[in-house]
Amino acid sequence: MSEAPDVAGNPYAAELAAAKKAVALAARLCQRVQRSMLQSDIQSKADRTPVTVADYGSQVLVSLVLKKELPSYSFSIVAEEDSKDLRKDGAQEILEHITTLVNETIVNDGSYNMSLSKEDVLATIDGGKSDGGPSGRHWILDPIDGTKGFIRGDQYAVALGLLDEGKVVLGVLGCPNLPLKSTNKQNDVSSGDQLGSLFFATIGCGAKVEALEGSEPQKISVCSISNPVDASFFESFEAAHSKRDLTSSIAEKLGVQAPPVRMDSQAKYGSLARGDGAIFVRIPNKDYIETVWDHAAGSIVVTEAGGMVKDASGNDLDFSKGRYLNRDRGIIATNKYLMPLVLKALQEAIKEEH
Ligand SMILES: Nc1ncnc2c1ncn2[C@@H]1O[C@H](COP(=O)(O)O)[C@@H](OP(=O)(O)O)[C@H]1O
Ligand SMILES: [Mg+2]
Ligand SMILES: [Mg+2]
Ligand SMILES: [Mg+2]
Repeated sequence: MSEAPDVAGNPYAAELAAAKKAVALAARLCQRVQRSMLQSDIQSKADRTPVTVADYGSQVLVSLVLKKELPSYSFSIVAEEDSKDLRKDGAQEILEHITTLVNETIVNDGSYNMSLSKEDVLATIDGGKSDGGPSGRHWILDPIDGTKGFIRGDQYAVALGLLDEGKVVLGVLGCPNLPLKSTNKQNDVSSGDQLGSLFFATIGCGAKVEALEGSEPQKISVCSISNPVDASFFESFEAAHSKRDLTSSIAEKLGVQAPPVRMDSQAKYGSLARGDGAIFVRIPNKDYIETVWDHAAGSIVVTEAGGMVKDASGNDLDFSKGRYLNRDRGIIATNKYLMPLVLKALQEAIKEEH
């Protein structure tokens, strides 16, 4: 099934339809694994196994769907996971589990008549080894972003972007645990309590959201707050991922009153893009280098919703340097009114850091 372009003249309409289908299918596998993890109470004594199963399964499904839907493409994908651990002694059972999950998800969906062997699964995972870079087209995939949130039963995202000649031109964010209903009344597209939001954007065509299970897409935009006193902050749920003392120092400098909203994954970018909150700040430890798949999809959803995403120097994020994001430490996403103020506060906070 291929969708008609939803925006007249969208040069990436075919890629967008394929990417949405890929993310939605992968999200279904993740939902199934997350539900069974919770039921059997693996959550409290989790080793990495069930997470790894869903991460790998999602990566396989996204790659498969993209290849099936865009057969004439020269296929390149920069994806987080590789098969090294699955090829080790003792990993047979996990590999078997992933293969079963992938095949069952394909059968339940009914779009494709195929069945993968364990070797196919390994080879498909390793297809994600591309280095991306400044020329040609490369998909960028985080099969589960917010793995820790996923284990906890909280937020996570399947995040897929497309890089074309060094620029992110398309992004799809599947957020299975994020309500479709926005907390911002102006952007409220749903009256019910439906769970699961699919955000998507292509360059120059705006950002939209629809139900993960499918619904009429709705255009979204970032909030128009210009006074930081009225703004709210998003930050990582995991304290180790972003320095909270710096975020609170920035909030204080700006006079932000509301406590920070802590959320895992690029669901933060999606929420910000529809105006659920005004500012997302991420300042990892000094020695941490960001990867492209943690920001590609989320950043284009925000910029196409009228927002801005910058590094600590006020530069755009550069996704053309390979698997890592070549950037000054710190990422800010917010609207055009607040960006200069947040940038200044962040630079001051980093200077004062000891
Ligand atoms: N010490 C650290 N500092 C900053 N980011 C980290 C980190 N350890 C892991 N991460 C990244 O933070 C991502 C989750 O982002 P968030 O903090 O917004 O939930 C993880 O994505 P994965 O879950 O895909 O591995 C991982 O890439
Ligand atoms: Mg990630
Ligand atoms: Mg991940
Ligand atoms: Mg990871």
